[in-house]
Amino acid sequence: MGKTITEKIFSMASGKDVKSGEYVFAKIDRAMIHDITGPLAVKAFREIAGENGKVWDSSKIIMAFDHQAPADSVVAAENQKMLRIFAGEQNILNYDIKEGIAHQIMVEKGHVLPGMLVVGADSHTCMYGALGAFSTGIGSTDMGAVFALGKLWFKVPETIRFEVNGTLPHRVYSKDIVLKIIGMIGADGANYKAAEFAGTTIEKMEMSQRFTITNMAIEMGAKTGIIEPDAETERYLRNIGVEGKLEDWEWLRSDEDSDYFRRIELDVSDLEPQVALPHSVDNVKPVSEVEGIKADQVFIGSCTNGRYGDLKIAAEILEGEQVASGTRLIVIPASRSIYMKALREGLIDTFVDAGAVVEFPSCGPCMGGSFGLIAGGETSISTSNRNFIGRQGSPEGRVYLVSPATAAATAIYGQITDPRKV
Ligand SMILES: CC(C)[C@H](C(=O)O)[C@@H](O)C(=O)O
Ligand code: SF4
Repeated sequence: MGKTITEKIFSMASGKDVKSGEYVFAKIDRAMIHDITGPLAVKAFREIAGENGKVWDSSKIIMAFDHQAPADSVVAAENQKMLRIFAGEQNILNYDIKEGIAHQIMVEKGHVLPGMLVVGADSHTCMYGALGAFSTGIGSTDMGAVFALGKLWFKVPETIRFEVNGTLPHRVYSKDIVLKIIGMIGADGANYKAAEFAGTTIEKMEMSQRFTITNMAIEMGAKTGIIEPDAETERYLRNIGVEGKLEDWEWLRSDEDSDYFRRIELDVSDLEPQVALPHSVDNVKPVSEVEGIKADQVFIGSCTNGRYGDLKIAAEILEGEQVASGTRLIVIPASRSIYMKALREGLIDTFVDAGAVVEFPSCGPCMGGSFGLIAGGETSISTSNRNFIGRQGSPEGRVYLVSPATAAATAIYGQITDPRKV
């Protein structure tokens, strides 16, 4: 019986031949913390290693402030101050407030390579699996242990393989695919599994769109989203400046005769744009069934859909148009480099001309922890990944999850709109 890419990565990281279901003590290649989970991780680390303890390998830890950044309260400012001091003492790379969302930084600054085992103190760490790594979110206490030891216990997950085939119709994107899948299998449909995405649609998809799919693996309970590395992976890594010979990277793929927990096929040739309705990510309907719902606020951004390709799709629809009166549009590039490219290419002009508010790279309203909150009775049509009660502000608010194209079309008409019609 062959091995999945997940089993192969855990075999490498634990130094022994392992199969799904086995417990391993595995070496960690990279660890990420941000402004919300970092303080607790540092506290846990100090409890384990003592006040003067040193982290196992400072070159493998990455820090960034994105959730409440720049600091929006004195508490946030104090936490960030403490983290800055910790990073300085331990010689940890801290991107601070200036580079944007930690997840985007991890994948655009070359911190994640195929075959790595990566952990982050944030649930959407599963996104980096699009680069052929095994990457997963862990709690702050576990992160404290990783800082001390560079290792962590795992149960090697079984794999569900999603075979996605067919050519996506006009204005239907990877966000619509992942929403469709979550709607099909449910918010707990892939609990503790590796969600492996393959098939001709994924093969033809560029990395920016792939990240959207693996980002949302956690929304079906998966331990990670993962895509076998291919020519697009190499193109992407070269493009962001990753050097080195291909043969030196761990270019792992699942064997044909792998022992999958389940295989699920999806043909996307006739897929409609999808919408996740309040208040759960698996409450998914095609846009045609929810058109006309009023949009008080539209948010285009987040680690799910704040990349350049997403902004470009939205800008093409918003070009020369105006945001409907009675609707607010907030656009947030996921990182500084995306922001600068969007500035250079005129996308920011398009958004501001249309009446959007463009904010600095950060999580923004995604989690309702910082700015851009919605009031009771208001609706947010959002390109992010969660629509739980109170997620973007008032518990009486309602959040609908959509693609950047659906969000842009919605902003123009002030109500949920099928982007194929504009
Ligand atoms: C704050 C953090 C712990 C949280 C997560 O882990 O995902 C946040 O990023 C989110 O999207 O809900
Ligand atoms: S953008 Fe949203 S989902 Fe992503 S890390 Fe920030 S709060 Fe979490």
